[in-house]
Amino acid sequence: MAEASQKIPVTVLTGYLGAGKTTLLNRILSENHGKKYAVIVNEFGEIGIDNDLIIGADEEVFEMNNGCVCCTVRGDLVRIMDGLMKRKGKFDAIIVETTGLADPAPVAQTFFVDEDVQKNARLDAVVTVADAKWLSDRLKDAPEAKNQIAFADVIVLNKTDLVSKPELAEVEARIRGINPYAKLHRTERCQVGLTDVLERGAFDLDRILEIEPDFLEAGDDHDHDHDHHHHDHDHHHHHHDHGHGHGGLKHYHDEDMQSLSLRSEKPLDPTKFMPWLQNLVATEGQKILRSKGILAFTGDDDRYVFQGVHMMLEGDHQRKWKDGEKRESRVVFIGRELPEQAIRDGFEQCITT
Ligand SMILES: Nc1nc2c(ncn2[C@@H]2O[C@H](COP(=O)(O)OP(=O)(O)OP(=O)(O)O)[C@@H](O)[C@H]2O)c(=O)[nH]1
Repeated sequence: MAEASQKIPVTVLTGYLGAGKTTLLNRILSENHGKKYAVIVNEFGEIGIDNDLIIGADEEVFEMNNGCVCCTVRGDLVRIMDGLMKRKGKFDAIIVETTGLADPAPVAQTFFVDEDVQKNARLDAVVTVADAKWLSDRLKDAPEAKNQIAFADVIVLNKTDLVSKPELAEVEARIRGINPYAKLHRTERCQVGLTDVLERGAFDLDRILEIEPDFLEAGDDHDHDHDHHHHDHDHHHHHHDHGHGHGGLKHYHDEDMQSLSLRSEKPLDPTKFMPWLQNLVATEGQKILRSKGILAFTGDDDRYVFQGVHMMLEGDHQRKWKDGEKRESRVVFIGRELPEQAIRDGFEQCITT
């Protein structure tokens, strides 16, 4: 929709303590991109430390202050966004850095929930910076680190200089076990193209279509293939196959976090699908961290896209289906203890017969 593209894109930047969020932000702000970004920094109980670290004269930094995540984040963010929107036209994009915030959900949800914010801004992508050296440990002992990976549309796997190639492949496989959909970039000092992290558009929804279906279905039996896979590692250092899925990676299934993808080549019935989806996230939203989809509805020439964070959903017609484009619906859920069979059955019921 034309309207959607006029909304200011918002990037939510997350990642565990010390992973490199500030480093990435500084890169973004100091690069000669000719754009003007507003940066919103979340500071929990700290006073302005991160602010001092962020360079770039052209950018304006707004701080959100203190308090309990659920109650204050939205209020603070809505207030800041309101202020920003009064100066609409002065910014090309907004970046929210969630320093010290374990869970990006309340930040992301603000863009679905608050009507005024929604009118003017759209969540562009959740970008998670991961520490190649420490992530594997944090995945074991810090549920929030795992959540941040699960939420991500783009993962910047940083500090590659601190690990060996096999260690890097290992941590990448762990990440893929949690979130096979995110676009992943391996970096040192967050050296990543800005267009790779900013203005990704529609939560990188199209990427759902790129995923090789058997990636998800691949069972543990892939694990015996270690040796074969290890020969492939060099692939990953050409940096040409980023985002192309799993070539050369070991398969892990994270015990705690699962992802589920559904697809249909037959159109969906919107009068069935939307109520089903709303009911699903209303009842299972605690477990469902992220959901997103591209939908082909019966008798509808437009692609419909939706995205969700826990029980909050946002959806809209995106654009016309192109001539010759396969009108396929794809939906993805990432979460804990997903009621897989019930979700599959429910989805089937929404297919127009
Ligand atoms: N060796 C190495 N160090 C890095 C790399 N990227 C960042 N660092 C260092 O890691 C430390 C933490 O980086 P920050 O960018 O401050 O990380 P952060 O995620 O913003 O940290 P918090 O705001 O405390 O959560 C800094 O000392 C960086 O210089 C990297 O690729 N390799």
